[in-house]
Amino acid sequence: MDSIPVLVYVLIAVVVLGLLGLVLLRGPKAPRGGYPSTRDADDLEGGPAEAPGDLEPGTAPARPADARPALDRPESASSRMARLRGRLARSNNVLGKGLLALLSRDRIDADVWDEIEETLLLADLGTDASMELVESLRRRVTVEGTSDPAHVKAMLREELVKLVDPTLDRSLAVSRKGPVPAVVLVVGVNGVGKTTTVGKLARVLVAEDKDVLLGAADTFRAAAADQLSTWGARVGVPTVRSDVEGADPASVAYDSVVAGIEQEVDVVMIDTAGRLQNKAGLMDQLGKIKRVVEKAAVIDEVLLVIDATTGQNGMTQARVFSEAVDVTGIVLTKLDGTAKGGIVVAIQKSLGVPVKLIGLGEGPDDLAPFEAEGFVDALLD
Ligand SMILES: Nc1nc2c(ncn2[C@@H]2O[C@H](COP(=O)(O)OP(=O)(O)OP(=O)(O)O)[C@@H](O)[C@H]2O)c(=O)[nH]1
Repeated sequence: MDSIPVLVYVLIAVVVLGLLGLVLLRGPKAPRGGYPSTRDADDLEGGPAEAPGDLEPGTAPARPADARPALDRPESASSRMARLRGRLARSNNVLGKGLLALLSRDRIDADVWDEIEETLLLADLGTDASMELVESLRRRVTVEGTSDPAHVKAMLREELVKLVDPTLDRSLAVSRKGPVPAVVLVVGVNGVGKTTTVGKLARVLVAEDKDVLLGAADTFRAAAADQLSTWGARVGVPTVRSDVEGADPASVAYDSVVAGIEQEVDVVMIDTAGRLQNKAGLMDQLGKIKRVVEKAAVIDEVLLVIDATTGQNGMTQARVFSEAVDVTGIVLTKLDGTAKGGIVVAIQKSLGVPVKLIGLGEGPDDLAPFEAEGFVDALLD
């Protein structure tokens, strides 16, 4: 009779030992979805045969070591600033040159001031800022009574810098908070350059030695996820994406943040789709992404991407987005293709949010941190 409970104990012990053995033999738990645990070029050299790239649950990519593409070495922020300043000057210094020519006339009468205001409006500076600038310049020209070109240029520079506002905090919130990565959400209407910006910004962060993970929550356009993972793969940054076209962007965004936490990356950057017909739809979608993501981590930065060539349209979009979600920074793209750099001032004034980055071309490193004085100097070059 007594032998029955003993048999039960022996059976339980065998099952427990068996399970323990299984766990030990499998080694450490694989990251959720088979995400690779390496990113850096250095890691890859001697590391496991996994290459970063598209990450779908259960599909750890296995590629022979010699077939791994060489990683790009992205340009540092300081070097890109110096290179891109020339490009900014080429497209936008007509504004500065025009103003300097007008201000250097022997006699600056009411007609000249009207012309100055018109020049500012044509550069998309906006009505309020244009009037403000004309007012302060007029006052200074009267008081200081000078037509010396160097003095006029210095005055104009000071007034423009004041308008662009060097006191705004333009830093990006891209530092880990304990065990949780910084989360950056990138929003904007379609075609403004969101995906490109996420790709370029990943390179800026990699150049700063940060571990980055991308989330392809633009599920509207299948090619967007391909485009994003191509950007990421070039610098060894993994991308979380869904295979299903039109999948729920909020769930891809959530998976990305969870993967970022598990892989202990510094920054998770989420690309979103901007194709929504109305404000209610936009609010619903962005609101849902925010709610769902914030179950895993706080969103530190919401970057609104605006195409600088779209003028008033861009301003209207900016307002709609800022009502749908708390925008923390503006990325102004395509400043290389327009002489309307004044939109920097107009957008900041209208939204009360700083321009943090500017896009100055289609090249991978053609994105630079925005800096008020450098921007004005490029206008006046
Ligand atoms: N000249 C120039 N072109 C840019 C810049 N930024 C992006 N582009 C181009 O703009 C086009 C659209 O960029 P995408 O990144 O696909 O735009 P998107 O907002 O993600 O578009 P959807 O995915 O359709 O919503 C591409 O051809 C980019 O190369 C820039 O700063 N300058």
